[in-house]
Amino acid sequence: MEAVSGTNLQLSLPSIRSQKIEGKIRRWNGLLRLSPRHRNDLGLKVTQLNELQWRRGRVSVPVLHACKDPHAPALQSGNLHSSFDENWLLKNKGEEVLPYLNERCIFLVGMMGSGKTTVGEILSEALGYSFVDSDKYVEDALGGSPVAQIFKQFGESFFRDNEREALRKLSSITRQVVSTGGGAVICPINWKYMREGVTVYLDIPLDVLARRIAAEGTDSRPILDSESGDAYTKAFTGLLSLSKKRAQAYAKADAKASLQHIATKLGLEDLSDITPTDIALEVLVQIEDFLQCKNGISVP
Ligand SMILES: Nc1ncnc2c1ncn2[C@@H]1O[C@H](COP(=O)(O)OP(=O)(O)OP(=O)(O)O)[C@@H](O)[C@H]1O
Ligand SMILES: O=C(O)C1=C[C@@H](O)[C@@H](O)[C@H](O)C1
Repeated sequence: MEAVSGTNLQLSLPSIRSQKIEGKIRRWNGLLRLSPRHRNDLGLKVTQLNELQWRRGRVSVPVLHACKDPHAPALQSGNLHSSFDENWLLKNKGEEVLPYLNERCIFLVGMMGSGKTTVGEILSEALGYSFVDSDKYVEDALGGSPVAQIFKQFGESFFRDNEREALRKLSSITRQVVSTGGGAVICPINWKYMREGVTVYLDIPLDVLARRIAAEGTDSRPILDSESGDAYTKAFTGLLSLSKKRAQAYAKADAKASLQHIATKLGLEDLSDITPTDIALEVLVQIEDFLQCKNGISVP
């Protein structure tokens, strides 16, 4: 056997899935781990560090020392594309988290534009849960008028009353991912409802939010529509003032998925390279950590 030493050896796994070992690869906090038995299946004996780092369809193995079996797939330097795919990882993580959730709902909280709907839909699919957008639930309950129209016609407090009622009803249903309205966290009784499930805060930097909202326009977002300036300035100014008022409320969530933290984990400099699926995966990782800690199980 040939011994190989290095600090960041990269491993060619061109057909990892076809080798039917996929179910044995687990993802923990952004790292993929291969069980010792399946490391052997690949002919790789990593003796000191056994974590595969996952980054965008590439897998690298930081090792201090490894041995290569001459009959095994190539162990070589250089970036090689694996056939892992994000959706498979997500599904796998979902299956891992489901027993901890025990049918409880996930309530996504966060500022408007933080991706609660986009990420929530992906999460619900991975978990086999249904998906509900509480803004849409309120709109439907009030005959289909858009939120902006409800604000205009009846005022914010009327909307908040209906939002509260929506969350009360939704909290009695199991197996769903709920995307909550950005301001739902300010009403204390909503926390009582949302605590029936697991709450997760999507923590997205304000400039990213403002860019997303500016791209869509602020017309459908009555809370921001009173600001002046171009779409980005309106969005950023309004979000800054709201975030100061709401920071403590968002911090009450059981778990947090932070865009900045995901970027650090994945080694990405540009936050726009992070996909909604990456965020959904992080949500599942954070939920699992939270529920394991809550149940007194130490997280490896
Ligand atoms: N990770 C992402 N990367 C890029 N764009 C995203 C990402 N997540 C969401 N978006 C985009 O940002 C916009 C807002 O997303 P979304 O509607 O999911 O947010 P939300 O939190 O549900 O907003 P609101 O509370 O206002 O309903 C959409 O145009 C969506 O496509
Ligand atoms: O942040 C907010 O206060 C809001 C967010 C949206 O989801 C809607 O619930 C509504 O536009 C108010």
